[in-house]
Amino acid sequence: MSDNPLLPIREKITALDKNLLEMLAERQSLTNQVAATKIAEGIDVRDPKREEQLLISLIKTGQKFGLDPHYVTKLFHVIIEDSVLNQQALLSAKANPDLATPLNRVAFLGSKGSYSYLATQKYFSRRSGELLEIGCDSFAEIIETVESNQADYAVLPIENTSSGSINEVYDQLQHTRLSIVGELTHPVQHCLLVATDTKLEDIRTLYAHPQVFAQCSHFLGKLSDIEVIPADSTSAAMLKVNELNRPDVAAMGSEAGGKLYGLSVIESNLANQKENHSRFIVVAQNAVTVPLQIPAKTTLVMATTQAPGALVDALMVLKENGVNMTKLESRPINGNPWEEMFYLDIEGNLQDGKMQQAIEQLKATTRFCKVLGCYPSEDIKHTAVSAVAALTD
Ligand SMILES: C=C(O[C@@H]1C=C(C(=O)O)C=C[C@H]1O)C(=O)O
Repeated sequence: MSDNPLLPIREKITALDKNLLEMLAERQSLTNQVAATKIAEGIDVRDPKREEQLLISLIKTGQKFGLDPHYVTKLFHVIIEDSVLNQQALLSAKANPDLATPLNRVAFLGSKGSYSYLATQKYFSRRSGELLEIGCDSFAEIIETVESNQADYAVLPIENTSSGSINEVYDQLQHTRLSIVGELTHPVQHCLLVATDTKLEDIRTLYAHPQVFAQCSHFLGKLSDIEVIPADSTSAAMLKVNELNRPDVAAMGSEAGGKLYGLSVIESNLANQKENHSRFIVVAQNAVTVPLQIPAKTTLVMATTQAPGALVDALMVLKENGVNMTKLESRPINGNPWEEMFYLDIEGNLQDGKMQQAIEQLKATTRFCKVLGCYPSEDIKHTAVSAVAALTD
């Protein structure tokens, strides 16, 4: 049994991988030192010039070692993204010292294994303090749990690249007094998960959250003779399949989530869009201050008058103040048929004079306008290296 010829080589690989991790940890501690200097000197966290120079030099060195430039670029995009997000978290923590608590109580949809659970884990991994997970059955229950102070934060999915905006969450934001304090984007890779040895042809019942059905409509359209049953969350669907333990039932959810319920994957990549991502918002009782050195997003909700061109007038305010809107969403106003609430995501910091002026003018132009939150933007755009093409030629 010890004559596995791969063993000695694998031992060397394992040792090298451990070294890589040690070096990454050392890099992280250096970039944290950079963050401390940036705090002291008021320097912006992101430095695209430095990133570009670094990437070019790494690509050239990589080529000498026989490493593909695309591989090196992809690898360092991940490393730099992590470094930027860590630095942003450090600057945010410094600007909001009241938030440092030993325990973060977080409400989210479903339980262990749901996409919201995975997003919650990811977001709070950069924050200090332990995480207390509070799984809920609906978006209304999540909001209520934070409003009644049984949780400090809620993590809510707000939009998805395949199915668009999550209307139920927008509707909850219309009435809440909670503030948006953060955001994150998480890849969502739907799989078909089963509890026993089976195949696609034998499945007769599929359990999933309605959002998942919407995101996988092309795949579902190709199936016949299958009943789809909506579940409150992805984790509820996985639990159901685990309990039934039959070859004719399956759940739709992530591979990582399925593992927690002993489920295995028989089909993967089920979403309509190859790049399927969900954006989540984090909400809390109190607003946060976003340091000017990190990119910020501000979300507003407003209702215009019924006059012709009222929405255009409101949007002109943003244009005149040089403020960039990244998203506009409209939702009906409950009880006022044919009237709309508009939700706007704006690139900008509430502490910035130009933003303050734009919001004052919006308040004067619209029937109702409220800031739902100003928060660090975790939408990290990778630095493109124009030299990659030249280097690969
Ligand atoms: C670490 C720094 O902060 C950011 C992250 C970088 C990195 O991880 O290499 C490079 C430039 C900055 O966008 C830095 O400014 O040196």
